[in-house]
Amino acid sequence: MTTYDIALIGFGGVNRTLAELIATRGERLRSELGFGLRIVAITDLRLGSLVQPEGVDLSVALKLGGENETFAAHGGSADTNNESVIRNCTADIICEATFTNPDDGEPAVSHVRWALESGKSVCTTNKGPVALRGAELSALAEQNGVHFEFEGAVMSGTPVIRLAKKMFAGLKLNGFEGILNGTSNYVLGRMEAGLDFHAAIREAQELGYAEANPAADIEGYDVQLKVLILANELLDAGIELKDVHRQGISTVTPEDIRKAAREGRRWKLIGAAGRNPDGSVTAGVSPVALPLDHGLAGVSGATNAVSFETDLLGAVTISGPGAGRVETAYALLSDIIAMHAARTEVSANA
Ligand SMILES: NC(=O)C1=CN([C@@H]2O[C@H](COP(=O)(O)OP(=O)(O)OC[C@H]3O[C@@H](n4cnc5c(N)ncnc54)[C@H](O)[C@@H]3O)[C@@H](O)[C@H]2O)C=CC1
Ligand SMILES: N[C@@H](CC=O)C(=O)O
Repeated sequence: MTTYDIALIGFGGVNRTLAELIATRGERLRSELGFGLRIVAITDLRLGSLVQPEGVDLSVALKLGGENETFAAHGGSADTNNESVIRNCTADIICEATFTNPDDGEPAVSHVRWALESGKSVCTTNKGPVALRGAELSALAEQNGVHFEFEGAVMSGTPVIRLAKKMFAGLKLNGFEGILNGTSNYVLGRMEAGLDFHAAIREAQELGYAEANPAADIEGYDVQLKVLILANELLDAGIELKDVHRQGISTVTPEDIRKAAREGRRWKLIGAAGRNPDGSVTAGVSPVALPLDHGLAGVSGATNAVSFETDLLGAVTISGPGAGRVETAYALLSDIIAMHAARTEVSANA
């Protein structure tokens, strides 16, 4: 039976949860999916790096995280050594889950590039490399005969990108609109329930929904990246970040929320893209006070939903978790499952 060796780049909420899933469900995955997973390297800004080709002892690694604790005391190093670990470790697959940088995607773009150049497949939940360098990195993966998967970059573990690519084949997609950020949707809901804006953000942070800098959620940068990913991956829009107009929810006041409620409306942060008659695509993110009978008005908490406008089916809506450690770790697992399925198909056809 195949065992995939995995390196985790970033050992925060998402990759730690993936490690826990591998530790607790490894045997079940092996029997149900026909492959095993073994973690052979971990790097993290705070913990440093640990490379153990025979398999990292997860019972030790998962306990680390106290102040000043690093891998140096456990056979590793206090430095991340990302380039050397990524290029030289024995992993087949690199799971990249470091901070999303909405400006240029770095250093995650380099992490992905080093992995693909050294013949390793990559799965990532990091929106930066996918939104800002997706086409280039996908081409690099193809050149090197490896995979670049990123289902978790949009709507965490809820299948959207692969599902739409496979199941909408034969349909023409004319656009989409959706709630694509769990934190801002959670915050708007908590404010509607009377909670203070900053207290609501703190709750979203504690629940593992928010970005390292929650301004990315609140000011719409996160949705801007997700709209860019969906527009380029699914509408073949060929647009750049500057083409996606961005406005977040920081301008929505408690009075705006109360007024909307009196008028039978509810504020939502909406990301959307639509094809114009000349084939070009217009895209943006902004807060909108939706009427309560709108399909997206009832989407609450960290749940996300995206409604695709298709030529033959009309609107098709996908809804599910948009954030959360377990939900996003599952996205990485689903990427690995997709890579295994592709590999199995290739060997069956050989
Ligand atoms: N938490 C969620 O619900 C979702 C998160 N994502 C994305 O997944 C990624 C990870 O998210 P979380 O685990 O929640 O974040 P987190 O902040 O809990 O963990 C990120 C980890 O990466 C480490 N890190 C940062 N820069 C690094 C570097 N250069 N080298 C090595 N390690 C580095 C940090 O020390 C931290 O431990 C982010 O890009 C986020 O945008 C995507 C979908 C949902
Ligand atoms: N911070 C993001 C996490 C997923 O991308 C969100 O709240 O949606």
